[in-house]
This record gives sequence, C-alpha cells and structure tokens, in this order.
Amino acid sequence: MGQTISEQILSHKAGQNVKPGEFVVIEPDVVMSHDSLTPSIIKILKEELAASIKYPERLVFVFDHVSPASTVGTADLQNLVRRFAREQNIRLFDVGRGICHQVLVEEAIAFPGAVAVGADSHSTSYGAVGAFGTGMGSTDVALIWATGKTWLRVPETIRVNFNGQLPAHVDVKDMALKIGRILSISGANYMAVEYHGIDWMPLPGRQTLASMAVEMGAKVGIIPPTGNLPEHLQKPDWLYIDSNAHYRQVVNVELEDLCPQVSIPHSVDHVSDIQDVTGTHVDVVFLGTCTNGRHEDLAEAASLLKGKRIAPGIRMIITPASSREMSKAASDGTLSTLIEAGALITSPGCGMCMGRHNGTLGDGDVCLSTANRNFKGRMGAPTSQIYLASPGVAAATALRGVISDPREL
Ligand SMILES: CC(C)[C@H](C(=O)O)[C@@H](O)C(=O)O
Ligand code: SF4
Repeated sequence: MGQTISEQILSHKAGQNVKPGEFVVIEPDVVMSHDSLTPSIIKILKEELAASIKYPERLVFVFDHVSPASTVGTADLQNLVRRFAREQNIRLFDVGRGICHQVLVEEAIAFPGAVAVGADSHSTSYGAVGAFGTGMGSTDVALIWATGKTWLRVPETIRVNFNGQLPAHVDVKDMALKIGRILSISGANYMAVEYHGIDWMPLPGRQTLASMAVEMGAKVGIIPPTGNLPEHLQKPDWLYIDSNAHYRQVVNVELEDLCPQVSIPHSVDHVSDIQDVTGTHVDVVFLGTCTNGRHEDLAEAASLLKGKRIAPGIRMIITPASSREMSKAASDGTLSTLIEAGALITSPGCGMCMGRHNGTLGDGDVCLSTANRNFKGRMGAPTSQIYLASPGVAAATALRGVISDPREL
C-alpha cells in the first residue's frame, strides 16, 4: 500500500512505516510560539513541569499578535519573553518582523518534509512548503520544550484535486472558501488535506490554502513540494508523490466553474457565490493576515484601486504579513497606490484579525476581511459582523462601499 505525504513524513520521522490511526512519538524539527501564548507556556514549564528546555535551537518565538504592544500588560509580557529568550538562547523575531507563519516560511525555518509544530491553530500554514505543520495547545508545547518529543495519531488523508485554470479575478482564496463550503467546518476533523493539480501555483497561494485547512478541522493541510517553488523548497529525495496512496475521500473542483466566494457571518463554511451578497453594506475593509496579507494580495488590490478613491465613509485597513512583504510593496509602488486611494497601512503582524488592536470593530460594524475566521465577536464587538473574501473582492468592496464583484469593475 502506498503512502500519502503526511504518512511519509511521519514514517520518516518515526524511522518506521506508519499507518493512519496509529500513534507515533516523534521529535518535531521546529516548535513555534508567539507573543500571545509564550508567557503561559513559560509558566507551565517552570511551575507545573519544573523542567528546562531540551533543544533551545528548535524553538522559535515571534511577536505578531499584539505587535507592537498596545497596553502596559502586553508590553510587560513581551519583555518577560525577551528576557527568557536571551537567557535560554532562543531565536526571537521581535515586533515588526511579521506574522509567525509568514516568518517561518520566509526564513526557511519550516521546510519540505519537516514536522513543524506551533502554539497556534494556523500552523497548518507550513503545509505550503510541504511540511507537516500543526497547531497544539500550551501544555502540549511546554511538554515538547521539556522533552523534545510529542505524540501524534497518524491522520487519514482527504485528497483535493483542482482541475483547470482560474478565471480572471477569481483567486486562490476562492478555492479555499469553496473547499470549506464543500467539506464544512468539521469535514476534515483530525485529518490531513492534500491538495493536488496545483504545481503551477506559486508559494503565496499555497500559504492561503494551507492556512485555511484548519477551518475544516484539519490536522494538516499539505501541498506536494513540487512545481512552481524556489529551489530550496523542492521536495527531499525520500518524499514522493505516490499514486497508490489511500485516501479517505477525494474531492474534485473544476476551477473554470469557480466564481468569487464570500463567507457570511458567523461561520467560515457559510459560503455563497458573490452574486448572492453583492450590495451588502460594509463599514470596514481589512486586507491582511497569514491567509492573505502578502505582497501579491496587496498588489491585486492596488491594481483595482490605482488612480481611484475608496468610497466615502469606508475605512480600509491594510496590515502586511511581514516586513519583507511590506518592503516589496513599498519598493514597487503598491503601498503608495493604496495610500493614495485612501487606505491605512499598519505595522506588519496579525493586526485587527483577532480584534486586539489596529482597528478593533465597534458595535454593529460590518467588515469585509481577507482573513480566515468570522466567528461572532472575533474582531471586536459581539454585534459586529465579518464577511470573508479574496483581496480582489476586498478592493472592489472598498471602492463601492458595498460588497462588490471585482469582475464587474
Ligand atoms: C492566539 C492564537 C492562539 C490563535 C490561534 O490559535 O489560531 C490566533 O492566531 C487565531 O487566529 O485565532
Ligand atoms: S493573522 Fe490572524 S489567523 Fe493568522 S496567526 Fe495572526 S491572529 Fe491567527
């Protein structure tokens, strides 16, 4: 019997062939945590486990969730983590560097064939480079700090086949929302989702797809590390695309038939074709996050906003995913196009994604966001509403002040 990509990676790590449903103990290559949870992981390590860190070189800290700090409380906690990182010799990417998932890919800390664990649910993002990336809670992560090891149940795999090419102004985000619509928020619970037919897709689109796998409950969302990727992200020799692999379910999506998709409050899998929601009033447009805050996303918005102004009364807030993505957008004029159109650019990081700073939503605010979650109250007031869509839909909506189709501009 052949093996899926996740099965191959876990077999490689375990040093023996593993099958779905089996429990394995492995040593993750990378253990990421961010400003939001690192203080509590340090506390668990010290107070509950009374342990020390086994492999500091495998740990990475990133300050992105409230970055730079917005209150004395968050500033003090970040200082605590800075001191701890210095004492323990742990790599830290400080405020302004970017969203943890973006930074780990840019710095090639997450790499093809690796097991990359993060104290964050969107750690499925590392599947973009063909890593087994998965999120864990603070206690599990503290145990990895202490022992260097963790256990996993080998997931079954759902195979998604994308066929054909995307029409103009239909985006990888629409592919991700469409899969969520087909599988539902629990359709991939504790499974791997493996995406095929997208060798043509560059890295940023792969990051969009992999980041959203967890929104269907997936343990990992993985794209074979072949095709349109830089040399250093091509697959290792031991990893292969196995036509005899066994999949729990196969989903086929014809890209030619896809139109812009919009997720409606308050559930990610509550998705409509755009024509069913065009004209919906919006107060705020948010372009950013680990799902859609890269240079390509900003450039797509800029191409639609060039020489125009966003609608009166609309706030458009743009938070680049990292300093590198921001710098690319600065050097090719993307940022100035967006600023001239009336958008606000914030420091790189998670920004308003979780409602903790940089544009928290107030009572009754309606937001069209390029993020990955639209749970009630996520971005601020419980009475606010979040629609999720692509960067092109975000730009068209900012221009018109109501949800709009970028194909009709
Ligand atoms: C704060 C963090 C633990 C959380 C997560 O796990 O995903 C956040 O990044 C999110 O997107 O909701
Ligand atoms: S950008 Fe949003 S979804 Fe991504 S890690 Fe940050 S808070 Fe979580």
